[in-house]
Amino acid sequence: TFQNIRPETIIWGESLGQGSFTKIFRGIKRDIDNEESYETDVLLKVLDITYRNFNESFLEAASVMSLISHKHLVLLHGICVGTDSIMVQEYVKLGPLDIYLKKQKDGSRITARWKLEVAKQLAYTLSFLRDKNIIHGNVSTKNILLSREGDSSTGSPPFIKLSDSGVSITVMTKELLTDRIPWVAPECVRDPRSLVQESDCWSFGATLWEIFNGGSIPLSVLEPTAKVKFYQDQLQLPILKWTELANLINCCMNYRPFLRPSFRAIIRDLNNLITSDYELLVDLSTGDL
Ligand SMILES: N#Cc1ccc(Nc2nc(N)cc(-n3ccc(CO)n3)n2)cc1
Repeated sequence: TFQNIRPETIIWGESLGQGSFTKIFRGIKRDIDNEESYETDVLLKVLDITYRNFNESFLEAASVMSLISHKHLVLLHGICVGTDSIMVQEYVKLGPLDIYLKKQKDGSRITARWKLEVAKQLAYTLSFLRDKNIIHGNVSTKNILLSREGDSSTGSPPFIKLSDSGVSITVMTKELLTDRIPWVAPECVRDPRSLVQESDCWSFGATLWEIFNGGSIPLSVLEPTAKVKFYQDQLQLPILKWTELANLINCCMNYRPFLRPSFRAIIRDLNNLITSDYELLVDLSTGDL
């Protein structure tokens, strides 16, 4: 249920790094349409040969992407199948949010309003997927792409695109799942087949924490045993300075899936946060939000 793309229409560009089980390249897709030839900037996501046993799940994630379209979901042009499985996606100009946030951390400041706008767009997108009974399963700033930077001086907002979920956690080994703590929900580490809609809410909470902490979560660099212990002891991430936001994050990161808020409720809370002048106050006092 996705378009098959012929390899000869793809011109390969530079390597842009890698995802969990993939290598990422820039590319150009050339199409001929009644004598008119036109080129499209694309992103080529190649499944690593060492993970070829995940090939079916990789293609499954792609076909889910091609079934739905939304302004905040990365567009899938199609798949090139051959020796490698290659996902051909729209090229999102500014790349992954985690790298962008880490770069900004040193230089120019990103305002609380900017971060909340990103959070709201993500919540809307996850609410849309929820209404379609689609579980993403891999929400993190690594899979959020920045299409437009926005400009706080002119008040133009940023614009994000949520990438595909990649290989599903339901086929992953325990150590691969442990490596995804604290983004992967506790119930999924215990039993990956217990991936429920509410698991995306947990990941949303961890992603929100990451966005407000400059694109990283200290826990994520700890040893696997420390990560497992964090869940066994039912610990929470450190409380952020912005209390209302910290409360929302902890509600999302409830160890009991069914006590987590719906994305409709999350959107409502985020809208209330935005209208409060608290963040303006903090920005003015150059708080480290
Ligand atoms: N420097 C730089 C730079 C890097 C990437 C892009 N663009 C892009 N477009 C997509 N559709 C998907 C991705 N991804 C990157 C990692 C993943 C993992 O999911 N996706 N990157 C633009 C600039």
